[in-house]
Amino acid sequence: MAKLSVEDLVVTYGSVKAVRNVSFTVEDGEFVSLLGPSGCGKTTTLRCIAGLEGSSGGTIRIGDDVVAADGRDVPPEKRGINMVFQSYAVWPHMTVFENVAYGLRTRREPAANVDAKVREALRIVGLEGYADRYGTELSGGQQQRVALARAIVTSPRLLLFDEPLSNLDAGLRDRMRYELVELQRRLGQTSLYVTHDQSEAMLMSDRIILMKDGEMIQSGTPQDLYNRPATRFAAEFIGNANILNGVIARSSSDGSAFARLPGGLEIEGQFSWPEQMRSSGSVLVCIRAESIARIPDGEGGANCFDAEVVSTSFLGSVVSCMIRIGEVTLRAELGARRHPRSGETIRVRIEPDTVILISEH
Ligand SMILES: Nc1ncnc2c1ncn2[C@@H]1O[C@H](COP(=O)(O)OP(=O)(O)OP(=O)(O)O)[C@@H](O)[C@H]1O
Repeated sequence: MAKLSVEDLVVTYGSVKAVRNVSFTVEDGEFVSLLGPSGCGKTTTLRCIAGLEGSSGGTIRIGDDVVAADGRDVPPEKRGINMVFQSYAVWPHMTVFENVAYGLRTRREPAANVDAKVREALRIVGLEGYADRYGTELSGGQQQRVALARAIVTSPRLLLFDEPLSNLDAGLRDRMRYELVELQRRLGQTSLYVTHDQSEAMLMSDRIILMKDGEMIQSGTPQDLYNRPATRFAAEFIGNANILNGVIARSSSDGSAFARLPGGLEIEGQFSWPEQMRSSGSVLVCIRAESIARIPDGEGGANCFDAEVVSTSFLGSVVSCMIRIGEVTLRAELGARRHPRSGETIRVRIEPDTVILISEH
């Protein structure tokens, strides 16, 4: 296993700058995701690390080895990495055993070693009884496990994943997320994972690197990105928040402030980044649907309001509602036990420390 470090990576295709000065590290044994919308440059970044794509600038190190810098590129097979793709790329004319053994055989490992390592890899991914099956005789989930076994059998220094679960149906994808992360933790395998699915990145990663238009927007733990989004884009992309334009009405030195929303409604929130603290001017107010709670009628305190229920959708554990507080309309997720009805007036509280204030320059 080894640490990955990417410094100032730049990739240009003609006049398109696909990756702009991206820098990050993945520590030994860490699971990091590159997250962002389609076209933000995450696959290009991953392919540069794999050596499948040339970079226009920057340095990539795996362990102590510089594998890309100043136009010098170590070929993919010499980087000590393996990659798992969205298409499973399992060879249909080979058995599961042969598929997994391939990388070891090209290294000319002794037959006894190959046998032991392949069987161990198949055991790890839960395919012990499948060694003699052909690729065509496997389900999508089983093929993806073969691809995983093939990737771990050679004990790479770094595993790269390019949207590996996208082709699986929703139920299996969900199960595989847990399996994959459990396997990664057990093996302590340094891993970089590309996805456009924020819930996948949240669930699996030690750290997330959020990208947009070829740039890194923010990086941190899933909790950091959820609780302390640095920009409107981060707040919208992670966790789907209500974002409103407001003006600072009052503030205090501890980072809390009252923002005035359209119609004059004042709401208390927190600047999550000290360098963004303002005592006046415009501000984005980020209110998560799940941080709006229904409280008994008449209850008072900070950020307690009467709200009109505009519409409701029953989602099982919660009811997704549109509510109106004065002139402000918000999406709220309320407990399903006391099912709110359209047209009803309810009392809600929005905890001040869950209201995130973001200043955009
Ligand atoms: N070979 C290429 N030639 C020209 N432009 C390219 C090439 N490969 C990628 N691009 C462009 O570079 C940008 C980044 O592409 P990339 O595939 O890295 O994005 P992505 O975030 O992985 O998107 P997706 O999730 O859709 O795969 C896009 O604007 C894309 O059109």
